[in-house]
Amino acid sequence: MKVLASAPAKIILFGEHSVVYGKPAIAAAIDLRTYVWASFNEKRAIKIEAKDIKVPGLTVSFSENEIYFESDYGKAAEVLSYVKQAIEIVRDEADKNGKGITVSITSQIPVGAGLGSSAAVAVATIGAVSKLFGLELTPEEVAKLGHKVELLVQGASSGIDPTVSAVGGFLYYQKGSFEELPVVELPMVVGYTGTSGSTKELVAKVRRNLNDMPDVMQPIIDSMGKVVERAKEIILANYDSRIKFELLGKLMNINHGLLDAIGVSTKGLSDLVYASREAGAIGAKITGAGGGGCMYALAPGKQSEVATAIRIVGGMPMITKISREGVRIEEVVE
Ligand SMILES: Nc1ncnc2c1ncn2[C@@H]1O[C@H](COP(=O)(O)OP(=O)(O)O)[C@@H](O)[C@H]1O
Ligand SMILES: C[C@@](O)(CCOP(=O)(O)O)CC(=O)O
Ligand SMILES: [Mg+2]
Repeated sequence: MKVLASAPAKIILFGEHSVVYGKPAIAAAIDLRTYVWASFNEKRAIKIEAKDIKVPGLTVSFSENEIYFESDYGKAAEVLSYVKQAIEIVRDEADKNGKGITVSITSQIPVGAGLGSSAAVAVATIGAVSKLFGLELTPEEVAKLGHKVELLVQGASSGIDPTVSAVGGFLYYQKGSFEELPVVELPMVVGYTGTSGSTKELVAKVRRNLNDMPDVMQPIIDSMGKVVERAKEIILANYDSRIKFELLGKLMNINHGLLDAIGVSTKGLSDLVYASREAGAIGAKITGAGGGGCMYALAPGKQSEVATAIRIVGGMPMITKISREGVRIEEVVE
């Protein structure tokens, strides 16, 4: 038997990093997905084929009649740790420790770009392997296991990414619980710097800054929480969309400044944020952990101008839509 499952990327609209400290955040699943095939193998081993992920330290060289692989195995194992933990957690859940599993991954999501590739690969793996074992998990149960995977690999995780990836749609999230928000059509442009940041390292950097200067840092985290509460009120209010976008854009700009203050912006991200605002975006901010990766802009009536501005300063614009669907079984081959 073979099972194919998929799970979406996400963008965090408001509240990344502060969500790790128990504040709320708002995020949406988007229409880029990771696909995972899972099957049993006879060798009682975990075999992972990650076809499109680049592992620094893995070098392949060719000579006339030989191919050499030079690998930093520690690094390769670290990169595959989300997938390995996801498989092990489901095997434990099914009480089938030691059963051989092969997974094969393809993904549309840029890695380390703040779009939740780690959560999507964990959630899709959990979806595929649990189906293989005949476990009927709800999206909420898949989300809880995905959160466990992120905690094991990263040391710290709010759980927002696996929850949005498993459940889909537009969510207000706090401390393991979520509310679905009405899906508002937001005229967004996502801008990718082309560089990446490691969530594990960025979350650790914020933690260090907080430990070093709690009197300065804690009020910033608290303000981020207030930004999210105001944003939720605006999303739910009966304003016309022009006023809604104006107010949300202001809050995005404040949230970006606060993220810069806690140390997760880069020159590349700032360039994309300011170029977007100058091209007419009402708001622009980092999305995800930062340190590289992506920002997004709110640009009603100006999406193509903002996309062009992002390209001019060296970024890659992406026009994305909110995806209502979270984890999904695509195919079962008996
Ligand atoms: N297609 C994939 N195959 C295997 N592992 C992946 C894949 N995509 C992402 N990952 C894992 O997720 C890590 C990146 O996660 P993270 O630092 O949280 O950034 P983000 O979630 O924003 O992309 C990668 O280093 C790798 O371990
Ligand atoms: C920084 C954080 O708030 C979001 C990280 O998202 P991503 O891995 O950069 O896509 C961490 C978390 O919520 O666990
Ligand atoms: Mg991640």
